[in-house]
Amino acid sequence: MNLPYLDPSLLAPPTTQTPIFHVSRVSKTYETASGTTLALTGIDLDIPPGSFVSIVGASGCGKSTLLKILAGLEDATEGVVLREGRELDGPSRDVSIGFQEHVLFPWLTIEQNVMLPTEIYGMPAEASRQRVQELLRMSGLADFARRKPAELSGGMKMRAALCRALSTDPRVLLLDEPFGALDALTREELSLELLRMWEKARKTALLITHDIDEAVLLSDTVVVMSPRPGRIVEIIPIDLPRPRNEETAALPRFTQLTQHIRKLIFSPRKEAA
Ligand SMILES: Nc1ncnc2c1ncn2[C@@H]1O[C@H](COP(=O)(O)OP(=O)(O)OP(=O)(O)O)[C@@H](O)[C@H]1O
Repeated sequence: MNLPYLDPSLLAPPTTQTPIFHVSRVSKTYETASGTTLALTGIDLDIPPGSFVSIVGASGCGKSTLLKILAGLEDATEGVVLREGRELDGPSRDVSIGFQEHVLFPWLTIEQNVMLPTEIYGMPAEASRQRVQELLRMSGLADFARRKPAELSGGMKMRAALCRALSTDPRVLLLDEPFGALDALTREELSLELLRMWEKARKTALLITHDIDEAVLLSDTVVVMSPRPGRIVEIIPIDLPRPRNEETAALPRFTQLTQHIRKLIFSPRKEAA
């Protein structure tokens, strides 16, 4: 029987203090023909509105699984996941996802690709077009709006994919290794660009990355995970001043934080930051 008075959304009405995501004792088990995988266990995490959170950890520690659960694309096997105080009920226009494989449709122009989510969600066309123009302008793609993806560099395609993720004006941006396929220079350039875009827009952002420096430079909080089964080793507040830029990486505190995270990943035990 469905008892509405037990609905967690009624126990936690949304307020400005309500986390964008509240994750409590979440575990995820995959059952496949080849066996059972405990991908996540005992995950507790609160993501405050407007914050930038990165998740780092060795391959297979369940980072993508956690992101898919937050996106409403996978169900947790156990535990509670609330978005702004309400139980998740699938994907939402308020939560955009950007993947490493940015999958721009090759037969559409950059502008059409970026507009697509606004059309899928039936958003007003003129306001969406203006927003898309502004996003393309902000990311230096205005002159390429009518080009096809094949005519753009890898970095430009990634920018277009970021614009597309922002086109519905989501409250949350989930990014799964968005710069993974790019060369080191483009990657650094784009992560600084993402930092500038985020500092302007202040969307809640959750980034999965293998790059510890990138995680520390961008984030308010870095979540370090360990594999088999995936669990959180430590949640590290990044107490570096904002706004941040290339020079932030030269601060002694930056090195201290990145070294601490490296130690946690390569020998996952408590280290004092
Ligand atoms: N759809 C699925 N079916 C079965 N097992 C899965 C599925 N998705 C993930 N897994 C398993 O769950 C575990 C966590 O995978 P996940 O992709 O979340 O890790 P990850 O930390 O994102 O890895 P990577 O950094 O390599 O992308 C792995 O052991 C993986 O094999």
